Amino acid sequence: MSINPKKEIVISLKDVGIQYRRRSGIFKKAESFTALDSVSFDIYKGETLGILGRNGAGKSTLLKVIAGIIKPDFGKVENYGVTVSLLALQAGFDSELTGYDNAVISGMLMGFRRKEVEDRLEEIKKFSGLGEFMDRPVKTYSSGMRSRLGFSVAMYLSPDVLLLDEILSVGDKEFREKAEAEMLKKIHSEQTVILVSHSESQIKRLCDRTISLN
Ligand SMILES: Nc1ncnc2c1ncn2[C@@H]1O[C@H](COP(=O)(O)OP(=O)(O)OP(=O)(O)O)[C@@H](O)[C@H]1O
Repeated sequence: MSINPKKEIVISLKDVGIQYRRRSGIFKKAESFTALDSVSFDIYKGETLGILGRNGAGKSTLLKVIAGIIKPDFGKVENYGVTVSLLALQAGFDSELTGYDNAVISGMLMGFRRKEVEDRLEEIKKFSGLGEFMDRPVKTYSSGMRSRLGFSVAMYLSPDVLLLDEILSVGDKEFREKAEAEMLKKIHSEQTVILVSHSESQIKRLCDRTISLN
């Protein structure tokens, strides 16, 4: 683990670049495509940072780099000893397993002990509003239900840095309002949150600081 140069910085990105290999057809040669180009910024403990950018600007890629899921091709990401977890709609759950089992696995992947996760399962069930669906495989869930499960797990089993990829833009209005209210509580706590959203107004409402990717 590196020594933290300034106490409040938890993660630091320096000139981070990501290139994907892409093919425009099966007989075409793969070409490299720059998804992120020389991105530098620091993430501070306890802040709620919003990331804005048009479609394809590299927002999801940026979150994956911060989470350590993909390694930068250029530059570096320094993590000063914090746990990070990425919550995205497409990722994370095993669709054959139940909501309960997925909640337990997600929590354990974040570093919680099984008992700690189990102690919070009732709260997760209650907040998600999934009721009996918690006993059913996630493949039977709608995308809104998946997001409710993901959001509820993340709220009750928080890592040091929580990355949310468009998670507040799906689901029904009632749940979105409840989720936003819960987010506001996190904003006033020690939790560090990074939020990607297409909605500029949502970012302005919830975040202390915004970074735009172009
Ligand atoms: N695994 C991959 N292989 C090749 N290209 C990719 C891969 N993942 C993303 N890309 C491309 O990289 C660019 C950035 O993608 P990314 O998903 O990070 O953007 P985004 O800002 O999150 O987009 P959106 O707002 O549409 O979700 C896009 O042009 C995308 O097509």
